[in-house]
Amino acid sequence: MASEQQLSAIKGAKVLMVGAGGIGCELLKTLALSGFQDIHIIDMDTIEVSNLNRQFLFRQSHVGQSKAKVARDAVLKFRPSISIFPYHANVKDPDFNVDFLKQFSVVLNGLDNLDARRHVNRLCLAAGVPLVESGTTGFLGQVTVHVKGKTECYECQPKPAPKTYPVCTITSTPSKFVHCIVWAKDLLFAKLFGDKNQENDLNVRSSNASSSSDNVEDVFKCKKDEDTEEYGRRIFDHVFGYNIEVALSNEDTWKNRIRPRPIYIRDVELIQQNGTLDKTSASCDPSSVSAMTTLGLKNPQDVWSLAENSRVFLEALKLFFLLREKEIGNLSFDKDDQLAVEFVTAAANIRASSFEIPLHSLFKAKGVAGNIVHAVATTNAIIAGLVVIETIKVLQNDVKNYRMTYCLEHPSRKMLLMPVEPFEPNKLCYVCSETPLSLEINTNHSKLRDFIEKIVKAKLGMNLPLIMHKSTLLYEVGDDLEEDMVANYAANLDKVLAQLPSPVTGGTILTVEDLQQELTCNINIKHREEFDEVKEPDGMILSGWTQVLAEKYNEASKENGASTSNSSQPVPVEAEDDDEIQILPAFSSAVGKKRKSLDSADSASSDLSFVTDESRNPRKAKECDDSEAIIMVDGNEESKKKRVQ
Ligand SMILES: Nc1ncnc2c1ncn2[C@@H]1O[C@H](COP(=O)(O)OP(=O)(O)OP(=O)(O)O)[C@@H](O)[C@H]1O
Ligand SMILES: [Zn+2]
Repeated sequence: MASEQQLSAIKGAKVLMVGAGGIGCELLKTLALSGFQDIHIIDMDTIEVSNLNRQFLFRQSHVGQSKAKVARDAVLKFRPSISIFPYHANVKDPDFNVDFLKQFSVVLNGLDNLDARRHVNRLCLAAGVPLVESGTTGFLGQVTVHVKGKTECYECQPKPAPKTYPVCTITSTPSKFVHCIVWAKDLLFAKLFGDKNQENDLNVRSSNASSSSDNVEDVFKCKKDEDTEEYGRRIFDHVFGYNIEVALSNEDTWKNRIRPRPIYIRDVELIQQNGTLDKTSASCDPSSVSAMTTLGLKNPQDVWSLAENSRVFLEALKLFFLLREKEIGNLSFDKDDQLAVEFVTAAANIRASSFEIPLHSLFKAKGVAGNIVHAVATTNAIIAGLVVIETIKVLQNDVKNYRMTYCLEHPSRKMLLMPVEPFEPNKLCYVCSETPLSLEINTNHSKLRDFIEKIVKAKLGMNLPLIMHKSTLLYEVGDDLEEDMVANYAANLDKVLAQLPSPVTGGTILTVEDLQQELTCNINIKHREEFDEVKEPDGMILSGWTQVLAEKYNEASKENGASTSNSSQPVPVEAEDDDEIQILPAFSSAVGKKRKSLDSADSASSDLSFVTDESRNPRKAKECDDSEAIIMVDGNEESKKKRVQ
């Protein structure tokens, strides 16, 4: 029961919730039942069938409608007198600027990606509004409190980059099922059904035109008068047969590896289907088209044989061309798109079969492709409850009682919920402490465009960047720019740094600013001639605050006698981005002694290696491994030459 004081803080609060998904639904309900009366919700999504098992404010009839609006309506049914204002929008929209945020007492995040979280963190810092951040992954979860100047911000501890795979592993030498999934999803699916202009590492030459670069024929194009069945077989033979033969011709690659087996459609025993596509399926909703249904494959947990995978591959490809033709050219893989999942599962399994990698069921493949750690409704409920508890403390400015709380899968010291004291702000954080960063880059080779894409957007998470050297503006975006400025900036994008109107060379300090996030950052440029293409594929290295963290980590580990081995494992939190699982470092181990465990049963130890010990839980460790972010990085030139798929 809330005290009088708490009730008055609750009643006077104006709360912004970002995200009305798994955590968000629970949170909105708990806020309403706890007495909150003025709640705004931003969510950009519409409701999907797959949300219904845990996002209990939604019903089948709501599928396709705005999450924020339906969540509002559902809660108003049992708390009609409170005010809930929904926005069906992306929190990164310019409307949600710092001034917009200033009207709120506190912001509560129930998001599922790093990008949006970083953006909200910056808005909150600029607006001076406290942020309660939360995330769950399966049985694990955490709630953290971020108050400017009092506790660390969401970005005080750099998040490790998502797991990447060298392109050559994906295109030429896969050794794990996840490599086959990445190939099927990011290369083959993208090539066949996505934007044709996108760069793609799949070789586009046909066998007939293999040696003549002038006569490159796009084998992935459906020829005039070619029926989809024929087309599918041709693609099959090209990617699983011909390309593997070409790969095999490079003997060096296979000296220490198992040689893959080319698979042609004629080698696969295909059971003829009778009338796979009838009129009923042709007239049904394209989004519910399924190769499994037309082929009579019922159980998504079954591991299909090579022949079954081949049938699903051909059938799914055919269904895309016959029933979803309009979408072709614009599709990107979506784990909620049944036909896409079927296609990717089948393609990954056929490739796995070539490389003697164990095959997997559609259920498992979907998990790997969509980086799914299956959500647990109870974890979301617990975390939402903890968010409300921290929110009430924030509203009362009860700083000394703020806690960041981890929800564990297995009791540690008889506890499933681990509250720990929050950190102070990291003085070296470029987001909340404005510490300058350093960038090693070849200023004679790297273009401004690369710098913006790889550093300013990808690493610094800026949305609408402005780049300045001394008093010269080198780049900015905005609707109100003069035409000649737009042309100047466009021209600058293709110039190497040293040839910009105000040349950027070793020793230059560049100022990078995001006007929406109200964040400014200075970057010391260090010219470097060469980069290792495998280890440093971006051709530029950003350092400063990340390095400091690594040093701190080592120091703290030594002081605590903590091992840096797997025994002190990170806490996996929220599935970041639709395509990424981020594994955060154990906050505790990064700063060792500073953060105290509040576990009364055993408070002697300040080493928080208890947080998660994955070695005790092989199933979970494996799930996380399978769900690693799947992003490719370019390999070296040598491997590029050998690339054949
Ligand atoms: N930039 C953003 N702006 C607004 N809402 C966002 C943004 N990014 C993510 N969200 C919302 O955050 C919510 C996160 O909820 P949750 O983690 O349960 O994901 P989900 O998409 O509902 O479910 P799942 O990914 O498991 O299918 C989603 O409803 C999503 O729309
Ligand atoms: Zn910070």
